[in-house]
Amino acid sequence: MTTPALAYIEGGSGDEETLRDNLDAWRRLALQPRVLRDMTQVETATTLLGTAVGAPVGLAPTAMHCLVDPDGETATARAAAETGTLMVASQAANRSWQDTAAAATDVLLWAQMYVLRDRGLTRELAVRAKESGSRAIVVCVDGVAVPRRARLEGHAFVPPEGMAFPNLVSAAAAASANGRGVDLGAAVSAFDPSVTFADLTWLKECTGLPLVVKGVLHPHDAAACVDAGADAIAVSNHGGRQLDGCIATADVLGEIADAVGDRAEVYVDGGIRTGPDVVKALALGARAAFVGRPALRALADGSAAGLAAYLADLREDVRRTLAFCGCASPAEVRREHVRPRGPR
Ligand SMILES: Cc1cc2nc3c(=O)[nH]c(=O)nc-3n(C[C@H](O)[C@H](O)[C@H](O)COP(=O)(O)O)c2cc1C
Ligand SMILES: CCCCC(=O)C(=O)O
Repeated sequence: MTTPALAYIEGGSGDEETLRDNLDAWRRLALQPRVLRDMTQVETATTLLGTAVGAPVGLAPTAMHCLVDPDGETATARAAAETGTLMVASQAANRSWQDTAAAATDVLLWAQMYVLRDRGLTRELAVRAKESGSRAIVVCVDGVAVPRRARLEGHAFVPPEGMAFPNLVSAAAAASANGRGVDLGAAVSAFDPSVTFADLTWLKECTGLPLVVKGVLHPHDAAACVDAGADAIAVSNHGGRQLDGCIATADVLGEIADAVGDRAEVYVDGGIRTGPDVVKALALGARAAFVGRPALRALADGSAAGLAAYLADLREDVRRTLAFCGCASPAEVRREHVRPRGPR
């Protein structure tokens, strides 16, 4: 991997305060286990908007998997399918949603997209995602300005020449240019900063698929998204890559879960690294936690097999943590299992 590619993947925006705090915030929480509850059988499986998954852990959408593996998102999809993991495939992927879904049998796929200035193209892409087999649309709503990326000296990352972005162009453009030649800067400027809650209702109607809103950090916004038709809220600050200095996801997850109640599912990403992190997220009210950078590292190190091994290991860590906490399944995790860590 090139130095700029590594800086792009690992880095965050501004002073990387939020990037660091995402990790620290999970450390500021402590699990409080219950004992003597017969932990012979501990189940990690759950459902996410009705899709059965092997663990309450998913792959967050991340751009350009060809930066880390020549097969790109199709390698990711093979690892996800092998381990029963839900994969959220980015609009800025180098492989189309269709090719990603076709990479293995039983790929559990959700497509992540932005609302574009061109609503006709937005609708076309959402429909294409559905026809590719995506079981939900994940709309990312934290892309209304261009962040300054510290490790890239404030500049946007420039992808390698000829890199394909098939989910960012119309079917006609993709057919004529094989999806190549899309400038990432142009793609980002295609995201519509005028997007509001009413667009959620519209986007959901485009496909009828369940809608997940990703990038929510305030309980009132979460409630308004649900009022507008969202089926799930993904609490996320984009891995500290958008607004630097904003709140860590672990610090706001509980309030958002309380605001949403049982009207929608709640997920979280940002700094999730271990089984205990995942179980802390469940205790605060998330139905699942998603990982970004760790999955890219595993893919870079060992391709699909490396990613599958990483996901299997993380699931085992979740199982072990559930057992130690006295929970025989994710559904048994309660708010009482987590509390602020005491002073050091
Ligand atoms: C290299 C990279 C690319 C990303 N690309 C996207 C993207 O295309 N769409 C999106 O919604 N989020 C994107 N994200 C944000 C992730 O979905 C997720 O919010 C974040 O990575 C979670 O934090 P973590 O890396 O600490 O696990 C990206 C993150 C990284 C690290
Ligand atoms: C169209 C580029 C999206 C990539 C992204 O979301 C990120 O680098 O965080």
